[in-house]
Amino acid sequence: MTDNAHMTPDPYLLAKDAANALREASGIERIDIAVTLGSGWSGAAELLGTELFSTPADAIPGFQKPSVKGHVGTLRIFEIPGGARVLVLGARTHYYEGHGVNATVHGVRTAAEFGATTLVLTNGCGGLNEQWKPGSPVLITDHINFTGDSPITGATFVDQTDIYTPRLREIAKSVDPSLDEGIYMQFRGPFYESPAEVQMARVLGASLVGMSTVLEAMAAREAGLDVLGFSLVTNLAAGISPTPLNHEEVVEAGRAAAPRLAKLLSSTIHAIAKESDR
Ligand SMILES: O=P(O)(O)O[C@@H]1C[C@H](O)[C@@H](CO)O1
Ligand SMILES: Nc1nc2[nH]cnc2c(=O)[nH]1
Repeated sequence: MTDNAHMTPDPYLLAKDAANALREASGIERIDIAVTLGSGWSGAAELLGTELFSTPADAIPGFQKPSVKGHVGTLRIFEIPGGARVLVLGARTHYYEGHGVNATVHGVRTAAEFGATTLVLTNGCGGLNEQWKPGSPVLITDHINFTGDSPITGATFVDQTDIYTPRLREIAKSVDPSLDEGIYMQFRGPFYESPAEVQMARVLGASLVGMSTVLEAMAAREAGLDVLGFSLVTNLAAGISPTPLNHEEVVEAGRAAAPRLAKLLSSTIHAIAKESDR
């Protein structure tokens, strides 16, 4: 007889538990859109609309306390103009924190179980395009998974064509026509890339290098969610930047860009909700 107490819980059942715990605690039956706030993006929540509910993330099954500066530790539900409900996942678990790939995508799976049909992912990352000064938001058009891991296992073959939904990217560009687009490459982290790895990323077609987002987008696609991804270029990537990298610079760039990012993200989420009302 195996001792189940030592078995790791099924991640899909844990997401169901988390969604049910959120329903219980909030009294809200379902949400429409989920958004993950990466470095620099936390200011958007306040502009979304009326906060209906907030809880420390680790009060909900499967969520950890965030351990990265620049990340808050709460799960919040807002009602936005038009009545749509938005779950703000303010407690990202990064792959490099060592809790495993399922913990990294738990928020996405929970949002899907809680009724979301759209996921908006945001992050702070390094830029390979010298025109993108620190503080520049960039729309993600596609990604490269350089983590060597996957949230999807078994004979479940998931297509990744248009994983960053073209319709949602059009809406974002209608909100801010000046938005550039880029391909985001997720490294395992917590190391920043060596200059040689940045050049490799460029050869492989990436223009953004980060430590999140890709595994989350893959889990979202497996769950059938539409996905929109925004990067904030917080620094020029190693070797392109004239100075060594550090997380304080990432957080500072996020703080400086926060007002513009908050407006962009909240307006885009409002526009997505409006478009799906039609
Ligand atoms: O959650 P994101 O991807 O915005 O966090 C960025 C990437 C690393 O976690 C950290 C490195 O500075 O900030
Ligand atoms: N991997 C990676 N993540 C980042 N997050 C913020 N800046 C960077 C960067 O240059 N590389």
